[in-house]
Amino acid sequence: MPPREAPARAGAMRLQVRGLTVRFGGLAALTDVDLDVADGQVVGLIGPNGAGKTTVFNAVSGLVRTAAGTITVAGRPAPRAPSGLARAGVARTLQGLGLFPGLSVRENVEVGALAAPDPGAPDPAARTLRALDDLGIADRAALPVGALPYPEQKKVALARALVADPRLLLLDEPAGGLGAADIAELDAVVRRVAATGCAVLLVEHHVDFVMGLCDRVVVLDFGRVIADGLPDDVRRDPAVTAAYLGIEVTAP
Ligand SMILES: Nc1ncnc2c1ncn2[C@@H]1O[C@H](COP(=O)(O)OP(=O)(O)OP(=O)(O)O)[C@@H](O)[C@H]1O
Repeated sequence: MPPREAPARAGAMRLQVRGLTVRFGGLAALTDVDLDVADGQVVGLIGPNGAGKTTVFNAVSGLVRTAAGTITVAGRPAPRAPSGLARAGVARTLQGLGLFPGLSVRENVEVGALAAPDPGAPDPAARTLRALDDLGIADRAALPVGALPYPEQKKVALARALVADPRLLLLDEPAGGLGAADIAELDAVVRRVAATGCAVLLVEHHVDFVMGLCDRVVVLDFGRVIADGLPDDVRRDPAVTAAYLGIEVTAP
């Protein structure tokens, strides 16, 4: 895949994080984190285990109390309640999928459609079918989601986020557990979503996927931003290589 070109129009700032600090008791999970994602941009958030990546997502989603800093979505303070976030156009996927195994594929995705009612949009059932179709799993709609192979369950989780037509999409390890063909498909889906103007922030351990897809990459280590820039510059940053201690972050 070629690197993504910059969006044709410089997108407005969708997510802006400034000075974000989160503590769990005596542990500083995040310290003074700054992060920007513009409309149409794909930003990767990487870092070793425990660096604070998921905590950033949880702070943006109102799931953890922040000790300091500001989080704005489209220039306004990020809503803290799920309904407010949905109205602000924020959707996320979870590391653990978070699907309801007893419900059908269609019902799982409809949960996302109902969470973000938009009077101008088609009804939830139609939106659900469109989202499943976009990801090539419309023929799975009636099956219990637990009966699907893992890569298809990941597509269902993604469809549940996309069905709300988000303006800010938070993807938590979307490539985790996927093989090369599924990752290539995922890469194409994320590019397509960003091309509609949606801002995408993705947490991922699969460094090659991140470097190939993202417009910018932010690296966290021990809760602090140690690099923020173009993928090629981040790859070459000695602080990043040191943080990964032996994990290959350079181009093959
Ligand atoms: N609810 C919590 N209570 C206490 N400590 C927490 C909590 N959530 C996260 N932490 C701690 O905060 C730090 C950052 O965790 P976080 O899950 O954000 O890291 P991460 O970069 O997403 O890691 P991974 O790549 O392993 O998912 C870790 O030290 C973790 O143990």
